[in-house]
Amino acid sequence: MSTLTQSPAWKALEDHYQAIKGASMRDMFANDPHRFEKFSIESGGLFFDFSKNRVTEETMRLLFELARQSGLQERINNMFSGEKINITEKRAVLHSALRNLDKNPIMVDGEDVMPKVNAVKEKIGEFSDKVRSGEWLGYTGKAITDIVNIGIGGSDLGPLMVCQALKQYGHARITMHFVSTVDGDQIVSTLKDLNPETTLFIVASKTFTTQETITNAKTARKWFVAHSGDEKAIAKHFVAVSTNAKAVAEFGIDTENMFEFWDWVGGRYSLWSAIGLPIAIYLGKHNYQDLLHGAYTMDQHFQGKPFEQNLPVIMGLLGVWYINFFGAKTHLVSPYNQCLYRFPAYLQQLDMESNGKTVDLNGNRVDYATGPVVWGDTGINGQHAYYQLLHQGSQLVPIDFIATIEHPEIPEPHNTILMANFFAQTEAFMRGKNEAEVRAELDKMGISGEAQEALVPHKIFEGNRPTNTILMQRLTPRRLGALIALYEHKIFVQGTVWNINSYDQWGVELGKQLARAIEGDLTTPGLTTGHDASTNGLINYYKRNAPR
Ligand SMILES: O=P(O)(O)OC[C@H]1O[C@H](O)[C@H](O)[C@@H](O)[C@@H]1O
Repeated sequence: MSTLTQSPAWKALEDHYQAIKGASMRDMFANDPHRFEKFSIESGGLFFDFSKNRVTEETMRLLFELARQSGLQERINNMFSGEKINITEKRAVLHSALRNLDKNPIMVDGEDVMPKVNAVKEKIGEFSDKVRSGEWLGYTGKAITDIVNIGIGGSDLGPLMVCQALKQYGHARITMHFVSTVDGDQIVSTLKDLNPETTLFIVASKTFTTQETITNAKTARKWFVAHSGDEKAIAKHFVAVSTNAKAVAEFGIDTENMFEFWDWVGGRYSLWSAIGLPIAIYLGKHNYQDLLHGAYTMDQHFQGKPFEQNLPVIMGLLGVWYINFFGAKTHLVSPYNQCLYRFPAYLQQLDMESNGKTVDLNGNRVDYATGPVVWGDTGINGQHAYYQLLHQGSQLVPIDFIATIEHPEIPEPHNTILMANFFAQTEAFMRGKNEAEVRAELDKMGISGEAQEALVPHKIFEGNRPTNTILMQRLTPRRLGALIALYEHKIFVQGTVWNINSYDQWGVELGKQLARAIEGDLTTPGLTTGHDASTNGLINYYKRNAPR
């Protein structure tokens, strides 16, 4: 038994869960006219309503107690002050330093990191100005029209998601492309439509050893040299973003054209670093700065607000409540804004790579559930696909509903219909439809007797399904920055309660290791015998049938 599950706060929550697990949110709303005001807060331009959750004031009190017992405030302070809280990699976790707008120093190994953070930011600003203004010229003297970001995981998902989310701020002349997979289809189809004279490649890799990225970058370089006929022209068309200057130089990119970041920036937390270069070029340095500003505002809120008014703390604890006490296995993110359609994919890496762990900070296997499976798509599309399961299926799936009030340049009635659905769904999940309501509806439709009896059980909605609602005025760089930082800190809160290291990712290594060995098998003629029967059989089937 772990100290967490034996702790007084945990035990109190277990007892409390038994007492309220059957309680209905409908009744909670009926019994408390102030429930909405009590369970909603606003920060960083984000309005957060958590009243449609299966919680009472007592639940929240016990959850805050759990956070206190976990030493959350101290852990927050440790992270922001540069302590090496990523203990397995012996690294600080300082994505917050990248958006630190205070003038205060942040020390890592006795060195203030802020001067070098600011110097790189400056360099990003200058470079993005040059590309945007047309001053940065390709090898035939033409301005850049297309940017190809080559990167994967954290070196892809963040910039991709932000550029799509804020595309209305994008530069008119510049088209963004993102290439991540080693499946050559993506790089080949991207290059097919590009003009090498006006294309800039950003090779983005924290380690600069990631096989997918290096393979794609080599293919891009080959394509570029084949067209330009001049190796020297590479300097005008390839830049790198990395922590590994040596590997960048070895690849053939001048380190003058390299934008640096540091090992205390986790890959999935890196869009605030030079990994955000495509964002700065596409949106301009002021909008990029605004994105950082939004995140900074959330950082301030997270560090300074009491838990009772602290948005990431509340959001994280609600997740713990469902995962550890209700047994929820997944968490759905449902944005009602097409621009946010890659936000769930971005959050998948952020959350699942952070909290998909079963060993605690002391090296012991945990005896409680940790990070959920995070999934999602835009809410409207989800309604017509998987919401059936959410409304009437056997699993409890907590959902985050996210929407913006204004959608500039979208003609009515689009927004009204979108928002009506947004509000209707959270209402439906909470209220459900009981038997009496179903019968009354069928009576009205003239369906009675046996026909009614046959239909009633199928048309009942149990309801009582929890949702959070996040509303913002408009999807601006500041609001998006705050939203991303909100989720980053939510994940931190949960990792703290679960006493796991949210900042390493050893789980991605085994597959990479085995792939390197299998690469050798695939290129060696003859039968492969070194694996289990299934893996051998599959490899040999592939070898028999692969075109030579
Ligand atoms: O930026 P890179 O070093 O190329 O890494 C890209 C990605 O690959 C790894 O496998 C990790 O799981 C991710 O956390 C990382 O973001």
